[in-house]
Amino acid sequence: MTDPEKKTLRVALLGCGTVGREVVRLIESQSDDLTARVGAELQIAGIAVRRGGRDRGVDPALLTTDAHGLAVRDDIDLVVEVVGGIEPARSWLVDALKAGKSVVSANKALLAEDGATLQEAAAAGGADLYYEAAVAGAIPILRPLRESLHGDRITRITGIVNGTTNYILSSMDSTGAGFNEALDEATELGYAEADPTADVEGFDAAAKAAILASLAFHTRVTAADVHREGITEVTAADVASARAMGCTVKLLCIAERHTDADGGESVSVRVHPAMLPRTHPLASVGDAFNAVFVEADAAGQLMFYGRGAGGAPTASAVLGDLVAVARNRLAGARATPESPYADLRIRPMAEARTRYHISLDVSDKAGVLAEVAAAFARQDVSISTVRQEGRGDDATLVAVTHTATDAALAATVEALRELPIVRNVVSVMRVEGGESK
Ligand SMILES: NC(=O)C1=CN([C@@H]2O[C@H](COP(=O)(O)OP(=O)(O)OC[C@H]3O[C@@H](n4cnc5c(N)ncnc54)[C@H](O)[C@@H]3O)[C@@H](O)[C@H]2O)C=CC1
Ligand SMILES: N[C@@H](CC=O)C(=O)O
Ligand code: NA
Repeated sequence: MTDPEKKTLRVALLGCGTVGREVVRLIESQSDDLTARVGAELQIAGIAVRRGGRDRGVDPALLTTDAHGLAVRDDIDLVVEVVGGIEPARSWLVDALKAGKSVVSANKALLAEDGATLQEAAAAGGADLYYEAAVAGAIPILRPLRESLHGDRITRITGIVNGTTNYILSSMDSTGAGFNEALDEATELGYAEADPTADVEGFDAAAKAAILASLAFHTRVTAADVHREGITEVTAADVASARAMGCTVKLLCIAERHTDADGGESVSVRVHPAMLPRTHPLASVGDAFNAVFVEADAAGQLMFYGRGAGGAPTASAVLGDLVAVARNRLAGARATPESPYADLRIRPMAEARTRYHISLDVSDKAGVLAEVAAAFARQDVSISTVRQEGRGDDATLVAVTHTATDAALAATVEALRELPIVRNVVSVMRVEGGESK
């Protein structure tokens, strides 16, 4: 355990990729300032890598391929994990926490899948577990939820929390870039996950949504509780159609608190692409930037904005946490543990209330509009606007609904697919913002 007289805290760094390298750079380049802020020197005592032999611009004497051995070593006070994935990261961190080492992690996949196990290990070892970098990179959002907003009642969080997909959608919108070209650029810039499927299929955003909802609503939400759809099916036509309606397409995470019919409370958490009016505060969030829009009873609306991906921005959040856990360690203190006391029911997606934008390729016959309108009416879904694009056999009918349950909207789309006059359901996308639920 830490010697109270010791003026050096020894840090084990697990992982030396995009984020890890920047963590090393910041610790080394700001060494004097960090020492002054913490009250002790932060010294990197070892760096775990998957394979040795490569020049990473760090002292080769610090490198080891035994991450577990390093994380639990007696001389280590603090562990920074920037490797990612569930195992073996979970085993390393559980053992390090149980051994009393405070942990800073950027690993949203692990925290969303099994944060509870890490929290239990932290409690058992009397150690801290901080993970500000795991959600929205450099943006301070977890600490505000855990501390600043603890006296308020949060009702809804709407966020753009994945930099890679925001980069892709923004490029498709502004320059007309293709999906694959934009994804390659995002990967080159260090935004994408090791397997970018996690980004484009929405897994990364879903993990972040689970973490945000857990903290905001004082309950336990895991990645499996989040309804998830990615952006791989968003087409240039969807983006153009959104533009024609004064909207833009964003991958949104939406976490809401609901009052149920029996007076109890529940939460819904979803991640999916959606059309958003260009006047909405999140619509102007471009490039790889992230933003999280928080609505709370007393505070009203709050917006957190900044760089959500990339080595240096993410390392900034890691360093902030490292300073915090180092100070706690010197003070012999521990952050107040999270308490998921509310234990709220998770609402299924079918009960969520949304609007839909539906684009139909229809036969050019009299009465088409009436048949389409009847299909909506049968499910009790009311149409807000309908317009025709093109003429004759090339005609496309575009309908935007009022708010209805997702189940009713999905049933409407199924019914439309069955209609002989509908040749093809060209696109279906939710519309968010601009209409009360
Ligand atoms: N890149 C970004 O913008 C952000 C990344 N994160 C998270 O930070 C973590 C790291 O991300 P990146 O640095 O981008 O990934 P990366 O893929 O660039 O780096 C991960 C490093 O871990 C190493 N590694 C893998 N298995 C290992 C093992 N068994 N022992 C030791 N090292 C091992 C890899 O060789 C690689 O160098 C992930 O959890 C990621 O989700 C969080 C926020 C933003
Ligand atoms: N791959 C992630 C990195 C940060 O969390 C993203 O694109 O946002
Ligand atoms: Na953050």
